[in-house]
Amino acid sequence: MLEVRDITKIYNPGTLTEQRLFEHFSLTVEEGQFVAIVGSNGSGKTSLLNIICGSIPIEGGDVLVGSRSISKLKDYQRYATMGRVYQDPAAGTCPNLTMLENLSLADNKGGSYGLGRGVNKKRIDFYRQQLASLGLGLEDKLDVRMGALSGGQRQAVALLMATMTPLKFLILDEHTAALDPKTAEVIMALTDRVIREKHLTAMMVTHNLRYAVEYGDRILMMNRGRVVLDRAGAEKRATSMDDILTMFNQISLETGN
Ligand SMILES: Nc1ncnc2c1ncn2[C@@H]1O[C@H](COP(=O)(O)OP(=O)(O)OP(=O)(O)O)[C@@H](O)[C@H]1O
Repeated sequence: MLEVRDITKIYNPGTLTEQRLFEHFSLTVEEGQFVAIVGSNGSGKTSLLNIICGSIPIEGGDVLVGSRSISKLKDYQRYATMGRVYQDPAAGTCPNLTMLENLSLADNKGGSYGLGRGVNKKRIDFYRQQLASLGLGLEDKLDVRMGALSGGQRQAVALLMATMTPLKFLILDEHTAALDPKTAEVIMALTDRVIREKHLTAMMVTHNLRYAVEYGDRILMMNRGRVVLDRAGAEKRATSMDDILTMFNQISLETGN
């Protein structure tokens, strides 16, 4: 179980631009749950992911996995169980390295082995097989520079890289937003498959309400640092795209967002 407990997050504290985003914010996510997070611009979705990943400081509260706090862990310790895919296909991958080198680096996440010792040749067959499973014909492009791939291809490889080592959590921050609609569909279906096959607990921020309804086991709608809608289980399954859209518009009208 992932728990965000009693979080306070203040941007620019003590200044004219101070913004108290989260005050006593709590959230628990069950193991294996795929949580889709929606909400208007500035509602705090990315900040929440950043807090979970420890990439921004908090003024109060804790993030726990099981009953163990992960707030004070070093990045390499936290990322041993966590993978993240960003909106920008360039993030999380090295454009000047080949796909083989990128995969090799991801494969050795948390280990002492680096590029300095060369690419682990024994793993090449494994990488080919993993790339083939994406169904994008990338298995024959191991020597191609990452930067030469299309946005969708890069995002597929970024997903593979983020989930290559044994993981518990997958964090997806608008990871289909920069892709054309058809490629976004492919990446979304691929993401769902990876999450289910690897039994990951996933948190996905998306502006695509249909993806939230179609793929999430649970939908959270955020507004101004609060969860204003939380649906899981049978209640979620009974929620249609129209329901979510109506609620989204209603909340936006009520709060002037
Ligand atoms: N580094 C920062 N410094 C100051 N304020 C910030 C910073 N990051 C975010 N904020 C503010 O916190 C609020 C929430 O931002 P956040 O990016 O978490 O929202 P979001 O829901 O992910 O938005 P979007 O959908 O536009 O990506 C916004 O008002 C934003 O201006």
